[in-house]
Amino acid sequence: MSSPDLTQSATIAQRPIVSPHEFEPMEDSVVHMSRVSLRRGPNTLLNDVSWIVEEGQRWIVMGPNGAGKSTLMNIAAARSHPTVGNAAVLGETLGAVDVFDLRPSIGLSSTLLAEQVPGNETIRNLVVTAAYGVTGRWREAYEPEDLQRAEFLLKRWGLANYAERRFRTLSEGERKRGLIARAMMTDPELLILDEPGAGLDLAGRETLVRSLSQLAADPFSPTQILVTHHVEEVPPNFTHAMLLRDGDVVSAGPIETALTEETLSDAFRLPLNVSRNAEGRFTAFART
Ligand SMILES: Nc1ncnc2c1ncn2[C@@H]1O[C@H](COP(=O)(O)OP(=O)(O)OP(=O)(O)O)[C@@H](O)[C@H]1O
Repeated sequence: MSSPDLTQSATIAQRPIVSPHEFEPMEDSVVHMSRVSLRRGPNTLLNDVSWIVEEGQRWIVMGPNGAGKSTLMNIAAARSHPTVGNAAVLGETLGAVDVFDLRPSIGLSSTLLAEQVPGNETIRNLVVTAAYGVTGRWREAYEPEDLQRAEFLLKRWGLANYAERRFRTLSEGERKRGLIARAMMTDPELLILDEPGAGLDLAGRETLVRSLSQLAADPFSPTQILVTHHVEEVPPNFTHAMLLRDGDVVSAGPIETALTEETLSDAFRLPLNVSRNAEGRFTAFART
């Protein structure tokens, strides 16, 4: 489906496909994808995606299982390249930049990352090792400022009393908060949280939503992209949304127009009743 909003934002983002060295991302864009497709063998994981994330915006990326959300986040996090099209992050075009220079400016929390954390890593080391972009503390020497920042972030994310606990002994909610603290360690300009609410119980989800809403409201916090399957996990104060289905963009733009009953029903191929309360929280039910 194509809403007027989608047409407008995609048109602004679209440029002729050029070599990475020739691509000129929009000034002050944090993410600029133009006509991005990603293929693996015969499968098209993303199909002609054009998207601009501007500084200070807070985006929700939503869609059913297999829609391409994590694939899109891997490009935005400079972890993979488009097969076709141009993608720039923080003004640097993938293919024309050393991604190892770019990655410290991008905070990423994902299930894939969680799987790479050694089970015996303490939560303090989980956070501080982000300064070197590694998981599993070994012999790296950390500056006192790094250690201080890790302590600050552990406190900020309610983990001050867990600093010496091993990652494997933490609850899912504590792990998720630890991964977000780690993603913030390098004081990134872009924060990407891929399904931070997955596997949380009701109290854990509500605590997380409140923390993410507070972070989103902080004008000094980084530009944010949050991937979720559930409208209940959308924190108030998020400003924009993109819905994906089968690698295609269903809608993208300000959350009021991009995340609606119509666009959600389309993305999930299910007629839905969607409402939003005065506090900005969404609920969705299948129409009976
Ligand atoms: N390396 C690969 N080779 C082939 N297909 C792949 C590969 N990686 C992912 N896919 C497929 O691409 C599609 C999109 O995957 P992706 O993980 O981006 O979806 P998603 O929206 O994040 O899904 P979920 O909500 O289940 O996490 C899926 O159908 C997946 O099976």
